[in-house]
Amino acid sequence: MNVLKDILYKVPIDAVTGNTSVAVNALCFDSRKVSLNDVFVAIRGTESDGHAYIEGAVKKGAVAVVCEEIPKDIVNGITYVQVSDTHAALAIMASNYYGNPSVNLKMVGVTGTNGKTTIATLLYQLFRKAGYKVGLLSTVKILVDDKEYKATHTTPDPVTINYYLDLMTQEGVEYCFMEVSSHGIAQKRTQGLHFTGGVFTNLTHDHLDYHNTFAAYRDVKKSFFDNLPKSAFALTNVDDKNGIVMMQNTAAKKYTYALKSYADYRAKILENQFGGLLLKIGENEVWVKLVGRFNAYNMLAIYAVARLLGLEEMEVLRLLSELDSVQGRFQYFISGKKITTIVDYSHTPDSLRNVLETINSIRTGNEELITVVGCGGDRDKAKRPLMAAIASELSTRAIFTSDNPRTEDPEAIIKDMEKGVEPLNFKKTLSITDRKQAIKAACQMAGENDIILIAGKGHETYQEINGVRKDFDDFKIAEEMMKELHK
Ligand SMILES: CC(=O)N[C@H]1[C@@H](OP(=O)(O)OP(=O)(O)OC[C@H]2O[C@@H](n3ccc(=O)[nH]c3=O)[C@H](O)[C@@H]2O)O[C@H](CO)[C@@H](O)[C@@H]1O[C@H](C)C(=O)N[C@@H](C)C(=O)N[C@H](CCC(=O)O)C(=O)O
Ligand SMILES: Nc1ncnc2c1ncn2[C@@H]1O[C@H](COP(=O)(O)OP(=O)(O)OP(=O)(O)O)[C@@H](O)[C@H]1O
Ligand SMILES: N[C@H](CCC[C@H](N)C(=O)O)C(=O)O
Ligand SMILES: [Mg+2]
Repeated sequence: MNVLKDILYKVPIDAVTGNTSVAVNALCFDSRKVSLNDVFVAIRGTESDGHAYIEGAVKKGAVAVVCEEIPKDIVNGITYVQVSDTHAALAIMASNYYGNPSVNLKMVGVTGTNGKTTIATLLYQLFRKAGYKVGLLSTVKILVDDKEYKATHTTPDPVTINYYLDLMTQEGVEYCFMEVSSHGIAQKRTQGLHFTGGVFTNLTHDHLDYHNTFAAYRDVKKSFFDNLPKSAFALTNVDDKNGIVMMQNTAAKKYTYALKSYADYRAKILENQFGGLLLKIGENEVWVKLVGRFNAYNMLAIYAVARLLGLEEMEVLRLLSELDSVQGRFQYFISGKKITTIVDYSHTPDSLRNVLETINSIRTGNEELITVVGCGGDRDKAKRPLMAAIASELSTRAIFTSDNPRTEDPEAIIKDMEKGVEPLNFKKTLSITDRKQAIKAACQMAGENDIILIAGKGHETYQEINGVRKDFDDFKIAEEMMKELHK
């Protein structure tokens, strides 16, 4: 049994009514999931205000409530704790509840617009290959050494995070690599965690529906580094124009990486092909299986983290060359007529540009490059015309289709995309709302040596339309289609 005041350790408290020595069962921030003797934390969210559900939570058996405003009608025998920020309180309480597992792990958080999943997943792979027990919290999956769990968020809520960190410590895990999303930082999901290191990848347009301005989005990312302890390292990409900004107020020890600028960790691309990259890292050359300039940045960040965590230079280089690409990130197959089909999770203007530029830099020039792309519903609308402009500019043909429309009208999303296409590129484009039909059209259009890029959904195994998720896997669909059409 946990005692409320122990769970509240280090939470700044404004007022209390009732007894904080009360025993509590679980920590809960959703009234619909409250059980007997739980402590309910009321969160002011984006859709609703958890304070409206305090009464319901108490009726369901909550024995204590943590909130920003104690309700007027308090119930006898229930403890009410007032704090100024319940998001932060929840995160600190979650760490306390699970016995602060992050202190017993070497945790590295990866943040930035693109590259988080790639870097965190490949660090997981690298450290396992080096013989350690490792954990991973990522967009694609959660891994507790070799045990796999389903991921619902890139950075889950703090109770879920600490639940898995606790599991990791029980399994003897030593290193944990986690993605830290901007929503996660803004909602303080990672507050109270003890990080050994933090990595910044890059910052480009995304999620402005949530953060409103690019400056606010940048400042949220920066606050992750502002909160790192002195004992941690902070590694940043100084080729990105916000790379230095991220480090300005951190107490952590600063390190830089770059392909172009002066930096502590530097790499050069010697070759860039479909088969992989030949990199020069420091004085050494290494072949890696990942493709594209952006992956040179990812590989260099991985190299730097591994070195900062104490692995030997030669061992890191050897292990880098063994890493396989991450599911749904530049994942490709070659079928009859030497047609290459690539599935990639590029769902931002920058990542789409990067992946298309990568393909253009390694194709010989005569082949068609057919891009199938859509934009998610209930997400940043400003991305839509930009992504359509990039797809139509950098491909020989672009097919606009649905991503996850969620609650929006799929055709309206496509109309928003079409507005970004330059008049000269319009004849290269086509819109097919049904994603499966769009993929089919691309497969039918493709001829000898052509390249198809299916962008936006990567590893996702569903498509969400009107709140309903139906099975949908870009890679599987394209593979079946190609088998049928180009035997
Ligand atoms: C916009 C957003 O980020 N929402 C997240 C947020 O929900 P919220 O606090 O805004 O929820 P709300 O519906 O307004 O409710 C407020 C509070 O009332 C409670 N409530 C609500 C109803 C009720 O009957 N009783 C009750 O107690 C809710 O449990 C909540 O605590 O906190 C929840 C718990 O942590 C998250 O599950 C939820 O993620 C939603 C589902 C989501 O889609 N989030 C996406 C945008 C997201 O977080 N993405 C990032 C990655 C982005 C990237 O690619 O970089 C991620 O880290 O996954
Ligand atoms: N370092 C990078 N710089 C720019 N683009 C990248 C980089 N790494 C990967 N990408 C592109 O971005 C896409 C998403 O990569 P990844 O999943 O690693 O990013 P992420 O930051 O985890 O994204 P999310 O915010 O959705 O979790 C890839 O499919 C690729 O097209
Ligand atoms: N983590 C991102 C993923 C977007 C993936 C894309 N397929 C979409 O559904 O928009 C988000 O929630 O905005
Ligand atoms: Mg990710």
